[in-house]
Amino acid sequence: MTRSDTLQVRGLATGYRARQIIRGLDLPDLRAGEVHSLVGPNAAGKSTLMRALAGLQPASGSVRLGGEELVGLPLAEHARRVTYMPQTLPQGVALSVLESVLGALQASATGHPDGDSHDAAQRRAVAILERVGILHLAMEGLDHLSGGQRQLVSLAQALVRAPRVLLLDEPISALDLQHQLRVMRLVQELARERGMIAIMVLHDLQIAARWSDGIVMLSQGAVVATGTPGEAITPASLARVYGVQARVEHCSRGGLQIMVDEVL
Ligand SMILES: Nc1ncnc2c1ncn2[C@@H]1O[C@H](COP(=O)(O)OP(=O)(O)OP(=O)(O)O)[C@@H](O)[C@H]1O
Repeated sequence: MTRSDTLQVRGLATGYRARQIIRGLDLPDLRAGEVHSLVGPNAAGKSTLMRALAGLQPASGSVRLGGEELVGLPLAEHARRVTYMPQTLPQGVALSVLESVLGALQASATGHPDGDSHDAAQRRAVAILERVGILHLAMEGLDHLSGGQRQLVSLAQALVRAPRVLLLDEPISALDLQHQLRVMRLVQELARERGMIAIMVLHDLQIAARWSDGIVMLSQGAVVATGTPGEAITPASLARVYGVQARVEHCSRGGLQIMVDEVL
């Protein structure tokens, strides 16, 4: 099944009790099947923005999905439409990998027609573990996994919910080169297959450029550059946002080559 959702973010404001982090932020419209990367320096507000989009912290302004306003929806309703994968999986959970993915599926109550059947849930969980490449870990305890394996389980927990909008906060930060590539390819494939909108926080701009339809560059809670990777990632935006002197070259196979020469 594919969808034709558009996510429209207008005038979004959010922060913490003592401090507003994001003030009146607009994003370009994000369309079904697209992958977008949210990039920017440490403390720019990327995770704060993601949590606000996920309905996990109070926000004002407008976030519309397929015309429906999400700001102010009860959390359970919000979570049925938007899934957020945080930077780290909670520790001390005495479940196997498969149980944790089944738990994520049940908790999401996505209203799939086969949602009631235990066998169907089991099949979906196994299928997603297979696609993430961790079926061999199905019976392992979560607390016995390496950091990278935990990150892949966290991804499987998010993907099994089949959300309309998938938010991934640094999903490849603990992964080796091969698994980084596999995860980026999988997210792009699933976005296209399901008509899902995927937004990822990434620090690696080259990977973001290679796998994203669009880039949003954030600095101090505000959008500084948007567009295709080639439009958003330029020597001028890198100097302004990251304070570095860099060269950006367009590769013949697509993608960008970014070389950072100096701190300004
Ligand atoms: N729970 C909190 N309470 C108060 N302030 C917070 C809280 N979480 C984050 N902040 C502040 O909000 C600002 C943005 O933080 P955020 O985690 O959104 O940045 P980020 O862009 O995701 O950074 P990083 O790349 O380092 O993960 C920072 O100044 C941070 O200190």
